[in-house]
Amino acid sequence: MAIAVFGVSGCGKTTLARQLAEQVSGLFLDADDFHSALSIAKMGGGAALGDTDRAPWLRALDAVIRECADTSVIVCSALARSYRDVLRDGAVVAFIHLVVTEELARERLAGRRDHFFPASLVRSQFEALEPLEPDEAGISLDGAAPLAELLSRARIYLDTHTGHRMADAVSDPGSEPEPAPDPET
Ligand SMILES: Nc1ncnc2c1ncn2[C@@H]1O[C@H](COP(=O)(O)OP(=O)(O)OP(=O)(O)O)[C@@H](O)[C@H]1O
Ligand SMILES: O=C(O)[C@H](O)[C@@H](O)[C@H](O)[C@H](O)CO
Repeated sequence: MAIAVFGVSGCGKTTLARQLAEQVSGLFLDADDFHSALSIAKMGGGAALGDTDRAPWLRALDAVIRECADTSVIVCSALARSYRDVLRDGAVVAFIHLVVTEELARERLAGRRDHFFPASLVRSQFEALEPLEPDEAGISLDGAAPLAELLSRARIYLDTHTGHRMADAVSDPGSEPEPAPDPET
């Protein structure tokens, strides 16, 4: 069983997922570790991945999390609904979307060193992004908020929707995700 933190590059998903995994004593998994060398080289060279690049990657990721005996917290871009569907059919029971403006994503990536993903690809991430739909189990959080607040909101959501320590979590298709925060407010 897994929780996925998703969103565009620079939204802060790795930062939140690491802390969350620690707090719930879960296994931390980074989807970037499952990209092929070809995909990493493609992004590093300034070209965005497409559906064809991402399909085998999502299937591989799904296979790994299905095999995990423990609760895992995965960090994955999972930008499109169809990408999340692949993971949801397997072990992912809730998706946490960190919503940021393009400006903030760009700003954060510009300040980051030693990472293969260039800030020039931020636009393509927003072009591919599809926010959570009402029937998807999960929550949208304002990625500009401080980490402590994000952690607290994520924990409250997980505790109320997936059960204590997510031990007996089940997908709750009846619950609607909170609306994405308006970055202007
Ligand atoms: N809530 C936050 N407030 C302020 N800065 C943050 C927050 N979350 C992350 N950051 C900073 O933003 C940058 C990007 O964060 P992070 O690597 O977690 O994003 P990401 O979504 O995982 O990106 P990628 O998909 O490219 O790996 C880092 O320098 C991180 O320290
Ligand atoms: O679907 C994708 O385009 C990729 O997963 C990217 O999002 C990057 O790998 C990631 O953001 C860098 O960490």
